[in-house]
Amino acid sequence: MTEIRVLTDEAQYRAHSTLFRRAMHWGPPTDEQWPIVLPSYEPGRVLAAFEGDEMVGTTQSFGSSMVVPGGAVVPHAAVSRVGVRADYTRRGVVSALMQEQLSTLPEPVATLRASEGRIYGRFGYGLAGRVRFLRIDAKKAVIPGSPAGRVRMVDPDTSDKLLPELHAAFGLDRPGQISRWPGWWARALDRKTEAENRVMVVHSGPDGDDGYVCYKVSEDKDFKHSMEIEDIAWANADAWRDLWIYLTRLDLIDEINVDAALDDPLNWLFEDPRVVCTKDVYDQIWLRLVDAPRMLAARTYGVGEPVVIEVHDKLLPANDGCYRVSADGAERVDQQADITIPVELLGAVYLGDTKFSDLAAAKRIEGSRFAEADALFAGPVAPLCSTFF
Ligand SMILES: CC(=O)SCCNC(=O)CCNC(=O)[C@H](O)C(C)(C)COP(=O)(O)OP(=O)(O)OC[C@H]1O[C@@H](n2cnc3c(N)ncnc32)[C@H](O)[C@@H]1OP(=O)(O)O
Repeated sequence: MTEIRVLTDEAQYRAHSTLFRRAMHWGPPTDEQWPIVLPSYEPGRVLAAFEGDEMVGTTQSFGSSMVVPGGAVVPHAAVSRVGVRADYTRRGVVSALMQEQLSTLPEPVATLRASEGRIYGRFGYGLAGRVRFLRIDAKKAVIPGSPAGRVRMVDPDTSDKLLPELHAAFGLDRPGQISRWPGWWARALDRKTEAENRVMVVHSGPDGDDGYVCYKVSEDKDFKHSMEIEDIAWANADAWRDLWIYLTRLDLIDEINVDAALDDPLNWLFEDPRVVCTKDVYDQIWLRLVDAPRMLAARTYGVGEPVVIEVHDKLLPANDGCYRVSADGAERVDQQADITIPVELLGAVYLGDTKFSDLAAAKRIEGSRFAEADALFAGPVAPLCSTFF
C-alpha cells in the first residue's frame, strides 16, 4: 500500500534528492553540491511515496508567481523532481503522488518541464508553451549603430545580490514567465560546483541598471569558441539591443546559443537576419489548471463572439462544468456547451500557444465554434518561461 508523506527534515530531503537523481540515471548529490541543493527544499512542499519504511517515489514544488495573458500575475507552483525508484515503476506510485500534490497545492496553477511527453497528460498537464533554441553566427552578426547605454562586468559577490533584485524589478514580460524563489537563485548563482567561467554583465541606461546577461564560453579546438547564454533579462528595448551589441562584438566568439520565444524578434537586430538560426523547437511549459474557474477569470480575452466551454477533470472534479468565455471575461454558467475539452487541453490553449481549431482538427476535442474560441484565447505574444527548474 503506497503512502504519501510530507517530508520535514534534511536527511529526508537528501534521500529524496538521491532517489530522484537515481530515477534520472544521475549520481546522488555530492557533499559539495548538497549545500547548494538544500535551499531548494521548501518545507511543506516536498512529498514522497513510501512502501512501508522505504521511500519509493518523489515530487516537490516551489512557490512562485506566473504571468497570464493580459498581464495579471497569479500564484504558481513549479513542480519538479518527480521520480520513482526503478524497482517500483508502473505500480501507480507517481499517480498517487500526483493526486496528493494536486489536491493539496495552494496555488491555482502548476507548471513543470516534462522528461517525456507521454507522462503528464493523464494528470491534467497540457503542453502550453514551446521554446526555440537559437544559434547565432557571431562572426557575421552585425548590429548597426552605437549602444545607447553602458555595460559593466560584475563580480560574483555583486551579482549574488544584484541579479535577483534586477530580475524582480524588471517584471515578467510574457505569459508563462514565473518569478524566482531563493532556492532557484542559490543554484543559479552557485560558483563552487560548476560555474568558474560564468561571466555576468549588467547594462545601465539613463535611469540606472536595466538589463543583465550571464554567459559561459567554451573552446572546442583551434580557438573555436562557443557561448551559452544562461540568463538574460532587460527592462527596455535599449538595454536588450545594447546587451546584444556587447555579446556579438566580443572577440573570439564563433557562435552564441540562446533560448527564445517562438516570436522573439532577435533576428531583426542584425543587418543579416540569417545569422540567427533556429536549431530546434522544443516543448517547454506543461501547465495544469488546478483551480480552473479562478484561472479562466484571471486572464483577459481577445475580441470575438462568446463561447461556452465544458471542462472535464478526472483528478480535480471541482473544475468540471461549463464556462462562458467572452471578451469581458469568463464565468461558470449552466448553459449548453459549444466545445467539450479535457482539462489538460484547456491547459494547452490557456497561454495562447495552441489553438482550439488545431485540437479539433486532430480530433482531440469536440464541438463547434472553434474559430471564435481561437480569437478569444489568442494573445499578442507567444508564451515563454525563461526560468528553468
Ligand atoms: C517534472 C519532472 O520531474 S520530469 C521527470 C520525470 N521523471 C523521470 O522521467 C524519471 C524516470 N521515470 C520515473 O521515475 C517513472 O517511470 C515515472 C515518474 C515517469 C512514472 O512513475 P510510475 O510510478 O511508473 O507511474 P505510474 O505507475 O503511476 O503510471 C501511471 C500511468 O502512466 C503510464 N506511464 C508512466 N510513465 C510513463 C512513461 N514514461 N511513458 C509512458 N507512459 C507512462 C503508466 O503506464 C500508467 O498508465 P496506465 O494508468 O494506463 O496503466
